[in-house]
Amino acid sequence: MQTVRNQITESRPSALAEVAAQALAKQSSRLSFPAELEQAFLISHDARHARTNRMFALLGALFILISGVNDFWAMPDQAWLTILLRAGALLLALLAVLAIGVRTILPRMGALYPSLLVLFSLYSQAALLFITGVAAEQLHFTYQLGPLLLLLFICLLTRLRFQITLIIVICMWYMQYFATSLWIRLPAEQSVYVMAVYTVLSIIVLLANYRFERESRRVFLQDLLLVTEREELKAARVQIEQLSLTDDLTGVGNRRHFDRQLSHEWLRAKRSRQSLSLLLFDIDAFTHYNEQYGRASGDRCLLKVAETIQSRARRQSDLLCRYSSEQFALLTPDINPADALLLGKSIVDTVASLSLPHEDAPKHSHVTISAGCMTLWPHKQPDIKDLIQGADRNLREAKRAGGNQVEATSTVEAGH
Ligand SMILES: Nc1nc2c(ncn2[C@@H]2O[C@H](COP(=O)(O)OP(=O)(O)OP(=O)(O)O)[C@@H](O)[C@H]2O)c(=O)[nH]1
Repeated sequence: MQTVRNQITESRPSALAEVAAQALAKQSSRLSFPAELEQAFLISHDARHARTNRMFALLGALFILISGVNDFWAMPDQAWLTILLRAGALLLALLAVLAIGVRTILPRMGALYPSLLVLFSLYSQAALLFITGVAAEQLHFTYQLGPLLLLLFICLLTRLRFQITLIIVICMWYMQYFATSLWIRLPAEQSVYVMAVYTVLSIIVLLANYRFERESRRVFLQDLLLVTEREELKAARVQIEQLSLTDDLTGVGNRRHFDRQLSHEWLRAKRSRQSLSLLLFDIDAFTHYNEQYGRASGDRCLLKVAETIQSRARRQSDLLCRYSSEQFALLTPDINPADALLLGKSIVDTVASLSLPHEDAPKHSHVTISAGCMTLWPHKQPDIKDLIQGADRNLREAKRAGGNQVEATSTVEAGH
């Protein structure tokens, strides 16, 4: 049974959006949100930057490998060893690229990609420092550029989260420090110079990475609120539309809904060459009822009658609407005239059996209703008005015959 009210969905503002609004208002300098929001942010952040991270990781590894051409000139004896070391970086980058590529089908493997990028950075740093140590002394300066470029590249181009970047930068700084003091034999003042440059650059990339993540979090919150607002607006529009089709008193469809559905069902029945029945119900001597029991009781009586009709019209395709202030219309497709009449009778009898007191009723001392039923086959019938006029005529006939009964006709009986 279609009713309008039960289609209305309760729309509550998303709890996540509320937390997002609070976080946005706070403008905290901390790079964390409450747990549920943080989870959503991490997923969206990783997904957003996965493509660029994949591309830059691969480009970086290729650069490390290709720049190994130097090694043949700087350390011909160990060139193949160093190329092998450089190829290790490419392998780790490829693993990270693979993890990013399969993250939608294998989420567990996909979740490994930030760790693989960390591994790639630390391994590449170790390899580059080792190669710098074995390089000919006059080439130290050129080789020192490698770790610096790696630092810039991993912290600024690939958008790893600040927490991860911090770990990478600290580890890389220590590796640089130990390699500079123990492995790469540089004059003392050059070591200080190298470490000073490395430290300044580390601080710069950390600050930049921090700002990137803060901005990324702000954009995430704004997007989330925008999406939620859009969804709420959509839900409100649907709710308003549905309320505009509902009768306030009884909760069934109103006349507007009936008119829309009638033409819709008419065309559908026409297409599928099925019948369409309309039953019109009216409370007998309702004016007297109102006069004797008051309008509020009259309203309760209308509600009871609507509930009773609805409880008898159980098919999914049945549609009950308040047709006019004191009449109800039941539209029921694909039912034969005899069954439509039986349905009307069972509704009329059920209302009578409620024994709602109506002492001023001309015939009975309880509330009764009358019904007019019309069944048509729209593919044989040119005019939709015949359905309404037929049901209305039969309703008046039932009233004339004393009420508490159903009068029904169909095109078959009418000789069409
Ligand atoms: N309580 C109440 N009464 C209503 C409402 N809408 C219409 N009515 C009353 O319904 C009565 C009209 O009912 P009708 O069915 O036309 O007339 P009737 O008195 O029932 O006469 P018959 O139909 O011939 O039996 C009027 O008294 C209206 O005031 C409503 O929303 N609430």
